[in-house]
Amino acid sequence: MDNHTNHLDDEDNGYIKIDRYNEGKIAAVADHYKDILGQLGENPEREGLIKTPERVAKALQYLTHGYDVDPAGILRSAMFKEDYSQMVVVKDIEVFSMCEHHMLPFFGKAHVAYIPNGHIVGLSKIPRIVDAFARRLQVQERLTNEIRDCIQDTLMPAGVAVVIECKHLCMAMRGIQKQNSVTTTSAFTGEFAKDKTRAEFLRLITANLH
Ligand SMILES: Nc1nc2c(ncn2[C@@H]2O[C@H](COP(=O)(O)OP(=O)(O)OP(=O)(O)O)[C@@H](O)[C@H]2O)c(=O)[nH]1
Ligand SMILES: [Zn+2]
Repeated sequence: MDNHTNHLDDEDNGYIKIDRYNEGKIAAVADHYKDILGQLGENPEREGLIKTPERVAKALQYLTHGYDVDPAGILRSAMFKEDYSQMVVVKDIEVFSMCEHHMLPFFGKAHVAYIPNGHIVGLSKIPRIVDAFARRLQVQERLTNEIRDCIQDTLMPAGVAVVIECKHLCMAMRGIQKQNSVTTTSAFTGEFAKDKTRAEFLRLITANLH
């Protein structure tokens, strides 16, 4: 990592390969944004906007830093042998992503469960992989499947369940302009194909247990 590169995360666990947050790339993206401001009819030289292209470039790099994170590596960094075979559910994980069609935010919650098959994973790693895939240009369906596949292929549990509920700003502040619609997507493997197991997961994520 060269000294033009800033950390996006306060930790470097080996699975984050950050080479996007550097000054050369920021400057190139900022140049385009200066042009865009002019095209929008603004004066990019006025005081309030002078640093805006650089700010936008940095914000975009942050919002897409998931490309530099290795989600399977995150899981592999904290897998532990454990004789626990009940469902593990991490619910209400905040999601912030950007739709790949309009590059506008979509945001909401992810609920993730797995049934261990000899190994458990450090709990914080589940929201970390949600972030790793969310901080990219996405559609909600692919985000849901990528989280499921990563857990299934890396941890090899008896089953994985992912439900994501999000509001899409491209449907709220433009286009069809529906302020309150929420999109729900889901993806399941293994044991979660069984109605009873899936129902138990859905009960746990909707129950107010705490
Ligand atoms: N399936 C899916 N669609 C998405 C997601 N995010 C945004 N979209 C949709 O992507 C579609 C792109 O459709 P287009 O017709 O090419 O774009 P558009 O003319 O801007 O569409 P409108 O939003 O209907 O005005 C829209 O229907 C969006 O609602 C997502 O995560 N999943
Ligand atoms: Zn969109």
